[in-house]
Amino acid sequence: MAILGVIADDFTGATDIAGMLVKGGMRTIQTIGVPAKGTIPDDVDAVVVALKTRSIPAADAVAQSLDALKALQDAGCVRFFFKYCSTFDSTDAGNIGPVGDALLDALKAKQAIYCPAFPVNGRTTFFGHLFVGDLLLSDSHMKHHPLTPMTDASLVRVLARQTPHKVGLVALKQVQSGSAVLRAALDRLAADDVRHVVVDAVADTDLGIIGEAIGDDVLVTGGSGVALGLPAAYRRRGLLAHRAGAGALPKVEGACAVVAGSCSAATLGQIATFKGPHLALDTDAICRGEDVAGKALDWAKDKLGSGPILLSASDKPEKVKALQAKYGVEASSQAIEKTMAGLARGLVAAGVGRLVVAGGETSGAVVSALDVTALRIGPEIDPGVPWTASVGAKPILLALKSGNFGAPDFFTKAFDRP
Ligand SMILES: Nc1ncnc2c1ncn2[C@@H]1O[C@H](COP(=O)(O)OP(=O)(O)OP(=O)(O)O)[C@@H](O)[C@H]1O
Ligand SMILES: O=C(O)[C@@H](O)C(=O)CO
Repeated sequence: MAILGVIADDFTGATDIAGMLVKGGMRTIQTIGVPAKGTIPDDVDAVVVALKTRSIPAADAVAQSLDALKALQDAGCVRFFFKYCSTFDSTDAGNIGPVGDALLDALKAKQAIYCPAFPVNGRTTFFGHLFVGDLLLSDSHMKHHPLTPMTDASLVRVLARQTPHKVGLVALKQVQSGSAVLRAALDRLAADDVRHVVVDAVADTDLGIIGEAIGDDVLVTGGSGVALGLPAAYRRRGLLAHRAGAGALPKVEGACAVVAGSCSAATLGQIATFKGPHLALDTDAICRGEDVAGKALDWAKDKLGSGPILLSASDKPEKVKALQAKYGVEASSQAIEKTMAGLARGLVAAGVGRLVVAGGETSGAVVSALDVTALRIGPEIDPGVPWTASVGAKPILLALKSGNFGAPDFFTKAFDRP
């Protein structure tokens, strides 16, 4: 029976935390949207509900998150986690504060921590300030994000603009003094009605300390990093058994392909590094409404079976801006997502059994087109990106890669793994 229920605000973020839980020995399933009653299998320790609530109006994000909470409670979960981006993607209108408040109210809990740190991927927090690599969040690429530009690195300030309740901080020195000191600091803040607490972390050892300190908290919020310490903390509390082979996936035959719709610097680097057959799609023709997917599938069919192939819409920022100026942001991204979804469907029909998808929105479109309702989580390819298997009669293996994650050779090495 599942003990931990995770509510994730996007698809690739959901697989990111699911992979972290599997690494900690928790058998984990990810559902695409809120699962219907009675659909969660008994042989899992964690359920991650993948929502798409990061950039929608706060009231809708709250409503969907509460629906997910109810489904997770019905599935037997006793601990809950609200997963958002390791770069704290949100605006002054939400959605991190409003969803955090709503979950605390629903769970009748007094306090939650906020910890987006994910050191292995360069996200650290110090005195409540979020760093991306060696840059403050507000100096990083995130200042230009089209939907959630992050122009303030102080998470205490950012969160305070999203909630009417008190926001506090536990700084690194107290974290590194150990879980008992950290717990005492959190309790002191709770006694002072500080409901939301940003907690610093710069290394995995800090995340282990945090996990132990919050092992009894009914709600935890953060990036996937802070989930690193939770399985051990739950085991120490007798909530979770020791397991071997938590990330076992079914063996899937079939050809290998990558579809990339992310235009992030990391994805552009991975495309440049890829050595196999590559088709760069004509995105202007896609926006003009031409059947680009059909032609691309004809190209792909000849090449399937002798190593991975790559089909990409991705382009450099100037080119993306130009296309958006010509056709509109919404219309161009929708047209491209629809094409990538059609491509993925066609590739699977043509015999692809292992598919890497780059980009969160792109992954959402692909997973819907493939009628996937749930994913079993398997071994990690690179930090934040595990292989997954679709649940159903004819499973396929999917790796949903967050735009910013993965080493330059990701698109090749992914297929060496499962
Ligand atoms: N050449 C292009 N020009 C304009 N838009 C594009 C182009 N290629 C892809 N897109 C669109 O850009 C968006 C990329 O978003 P997506 O979430 O897939 O990637 P990301 O933002 O890098 O990933 P993540 O959300 O995981 O960080 C999609 O809507 C996609 O259709
Ligand atoms: O936390 C992250 O950076 C990722 O899991 C993510 O949320 C990608 O959108």
